[in-house]
Amino acid sequence: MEVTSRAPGKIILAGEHAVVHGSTAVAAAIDLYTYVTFGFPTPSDNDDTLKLHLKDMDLEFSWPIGKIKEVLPDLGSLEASSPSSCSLETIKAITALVEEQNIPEAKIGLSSGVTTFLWLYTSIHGYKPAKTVVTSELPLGSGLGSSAALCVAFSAALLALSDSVTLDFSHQGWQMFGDSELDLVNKWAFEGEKIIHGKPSGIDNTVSTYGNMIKFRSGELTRIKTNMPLKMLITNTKVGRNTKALVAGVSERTIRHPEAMSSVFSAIDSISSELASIIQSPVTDDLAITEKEKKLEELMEMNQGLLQCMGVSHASIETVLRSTLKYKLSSKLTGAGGGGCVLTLLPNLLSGTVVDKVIAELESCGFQCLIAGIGGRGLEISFSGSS
Ligand SMILES: Nc1ncnc2c1ncn2[C@@H]1O[C@H](COP(=O)(O)OP(=O)(O)OP(=O)(O)O)[C@@H](O)[C@H]1O
Ligand SMILES: C[C@@](O)(CCO)CC(=O)[O-]
Ligand SMILES: [Mg+2]
Repeated sequence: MEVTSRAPGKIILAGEHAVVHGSTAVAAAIDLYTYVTFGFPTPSDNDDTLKLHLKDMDLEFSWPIGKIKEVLPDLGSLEASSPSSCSLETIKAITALVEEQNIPEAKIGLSSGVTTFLWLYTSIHGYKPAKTVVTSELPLGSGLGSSAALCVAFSAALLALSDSVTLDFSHQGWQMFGDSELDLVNKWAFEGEKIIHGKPSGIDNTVSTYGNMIKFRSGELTRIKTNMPLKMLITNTKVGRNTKALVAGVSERTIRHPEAMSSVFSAIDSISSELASIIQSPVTDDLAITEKEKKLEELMEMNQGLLQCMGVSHASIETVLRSTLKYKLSSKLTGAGGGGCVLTLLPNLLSGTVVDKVIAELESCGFQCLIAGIGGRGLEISFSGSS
């Protein structure tokens, strides 16, 4: 039997970075997914290796189980039902296993994802041969939560074939985990995110696990029910960046200027809370929607200004802001910034012609635009093959 999990990416409407320092942030799942297919070989396959295939990247890895046992002797006894953190020593040992696989220099950024896989796999299943295949609709390292979607999809697929969860294997098609299983997946995914991000707030894995739209503060989520149509243009500047380095940069700035940064974080907390209450308050007519959109646009602009203040904007992001402003549209970076993706609010009454013009202008700068469905499904799994 094989299991496939799919976990969505996300956009952050307000509060990225500040959320790492205890402020409120608002995030929504998007309908672009990372898929993980996982299964054990049958005895007749005579296979004693752990395999990982990153299909879109055209990379296949294989480790003899004996080697994993030798390098990571302490991981076989961990409990899948109680997630634990990966120690620095273990990360070092796993890094050696990953380095042996000689990932090409141009794809070396993937090694933290591979390290995370080895950690989650051995922590949940110990030393068993298995095969895992990953595909993704998300651009990697662009602010749309590819690392969290990967960690959630890995954790879910691995847990689905463990003794720690009870599932209906005969169910056809996609099914959801129950609440306690979702909590377990989310905890393991957070441990995985720590390996990729250093110091994540947990917002990305949480919104990928539970889906919809959430308000998040100090590890606590509140579900948000949208009461207005919300359409966002996502522009990928295609400028590569790394969330771990950007988060560390903001922390260093905070150490240098604690009081000023604390005011920035507190302003962002207010922006996120106001944005969440606007989205949730009932609307009666188009005029009310337009008024709300104006407020949201202003809040997005204010949030962008404060992100610039934290040092996480980028020339490419500023180009998107200028281009969209020509059409009186407001934008902000989403995710960790430093390049990556920018959100532009598309008001309800905006004509299709204007949207086409903005997209044409942004794409003529070499950027890539997409309009994703927001606030949709979280993690789901599907079983195939006989047991
Ligand atoms: N499909 C995947 N296959 C392998 N590794 C992946 C995959 N998706 C994400 N990763 C890992 O996650 C890293 C990107 O994570 P990073 O946190 O920097 O960006 P992001 O999650 O896309 O953006 P943000 O954190 O701002 O939302 C990649 O370099 C890689 O190590
Ligand atoms: C930059 C950040 O706030 C969001 C990345 O999507 C990091 C985090 O919260 O873990
Ligand atoms: Mg990430």
